[in-house]
Amino acid sequence: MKLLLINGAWTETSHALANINPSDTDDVIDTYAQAGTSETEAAIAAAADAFADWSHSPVQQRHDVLKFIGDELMQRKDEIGHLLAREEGKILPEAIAEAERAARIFDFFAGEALRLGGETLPSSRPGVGVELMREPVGPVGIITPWNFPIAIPAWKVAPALCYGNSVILKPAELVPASAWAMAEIISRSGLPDGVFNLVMGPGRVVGAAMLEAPAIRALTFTGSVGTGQIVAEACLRHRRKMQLEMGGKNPLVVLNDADLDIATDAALNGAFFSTGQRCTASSRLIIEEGVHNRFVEMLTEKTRALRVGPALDAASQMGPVVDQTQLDQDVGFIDSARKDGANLRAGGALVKCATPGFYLEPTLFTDTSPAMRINRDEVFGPVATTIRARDYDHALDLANDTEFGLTAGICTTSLKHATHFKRHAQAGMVMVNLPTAGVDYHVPFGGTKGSSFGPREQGSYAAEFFTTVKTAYTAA
Ligand SMILES: NC(=O)C1=CN([C@@H]2O[C@H](COP(=O)(O)OP(=O)(O)OC[C@H]3O[C@@H](n4cnc5c(N)ncnc54)[C@H](OP(=O)(O)O)[C@@H]3O)[C@@H](O)[C@H]2O)C=CC1
Ligand SMILES: O=C(O)CCC(=O)C(=O)O
Repeated sequence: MKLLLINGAWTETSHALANINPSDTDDVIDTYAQAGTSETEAAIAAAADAFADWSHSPVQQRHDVLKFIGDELMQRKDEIGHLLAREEGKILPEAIAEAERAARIFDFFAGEALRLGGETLPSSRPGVGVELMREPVGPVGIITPWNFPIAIPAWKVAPALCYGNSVILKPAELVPASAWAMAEIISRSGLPDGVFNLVMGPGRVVGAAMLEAPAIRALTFTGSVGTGQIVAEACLRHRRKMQLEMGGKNPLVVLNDADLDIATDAALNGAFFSTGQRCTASSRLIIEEGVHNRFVEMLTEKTRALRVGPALDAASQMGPVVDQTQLDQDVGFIDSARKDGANLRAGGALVKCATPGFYLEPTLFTDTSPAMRINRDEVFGPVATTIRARDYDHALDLANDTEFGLTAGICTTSLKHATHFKRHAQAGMVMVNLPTAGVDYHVPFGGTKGSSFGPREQGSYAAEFFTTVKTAYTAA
């Protein structure tokens, strides 16, 4: 059994949960101790105690800790990637790339620790100096989803520690293994006891206890819109800083002048890689009339050729869905699209593999209308639709016709349309001739409208959330 990490001690509980491989439900990866309210409160108390010293720790110490974690993650990326593929179901190359991404994130923030700075400004009054300093916000609660079991914990934990905060991490119930592996490395990194705490357990218990703890002064969350709303309301009650990353309904626009090899590759990657379980996935393919039929033919062929299979099988190009609940949700969306009159061009059925798992064909619907449920709500599975656009202006309107605003893509050879789209797409991240998913680790990440709330994640912009600005006036 793998244990919780509270105040530097590996802590047992009376209850453990089995971690099941979605590629082979007979494969139990390990069991993981489940925290209750009292363990969660102990972790929060430890983080609160440890904050005072860590918030004033030398930047060299922070750098060295983060560098240690990044270096070991990099050395062990194949092994940790293997574990990640086993617990989440993304194919091995994607999983190893995710472990590597986590390593690079720690490495990036090791450097950021040494670049911490402030500003001096002239005062409006004679004989006065003004300084701006960035201070840590306090103990930070981190609640993460199952679709990026190590990258998302890494991109929240690394900046939190870099800027002098203590941490309570609650990973998703479905994927404790990768977060535990990361926590085990952190426990040997030289970080003082209590600065980082890992509490595994159900969101409705552990997450809820975190939301109601006044000691947590900032909370960063990635997950569903519904849970995001619960988190937001609790943070408001406690006047706590919050950062929410929620869903997407990301459009990929393809114009008549696009290179269709590039466009269909971008659509295939954005819609189906990682089994479509990315908040940045392209779920609405908005195709200008002149290339619509050719685009659909080419994408249908590529979609049907994708090999679905176990995450660890080298022949697999798309792994299983994460669990039965998510599979039921995906199948429910496929049924609703059929009922609404969408044309099923590829996929739509479950796949039988040699091992029992949650396998679903990559699924493409064409001739859909913007009002259909399949074009309104986030599916979070390997399902995409095409929508016809009369011209660029119509395509832009369709792209923006959503409550979400995480990513938006366009495939075109027109500089004019690419430039216009970058300025007018209502999204936090815009891609030209690239998939809407698969982002860099060192630049800001986040959306507009219903997708995100609060300051951006990642890169140097992470400082906005993980620090508070203090203004100091000194009489000369
Ligand atoms: N934007 C994104 O990146 C993601 C979006 N989703 C969307 O959400 C849907 C459902 O996925 P799901 O995993 O259930 O997402 P949730 O929003 O339920 O889970 C995200 C995290 O929040 C925790 N949590 C759940 N309930 C509470 C609560 N009441 N208080 C505090 N924390 C809580 C979860 O814990 P626990 O796992 O223990 O329940 C998990 O760690 C997906 O189908 C998809 O549409 C899902 C994952 C990522
Ligand atoms: O597309 C990516 O690289 C990141 C996606 C992501 O963060 C998410 O799905 O939660």
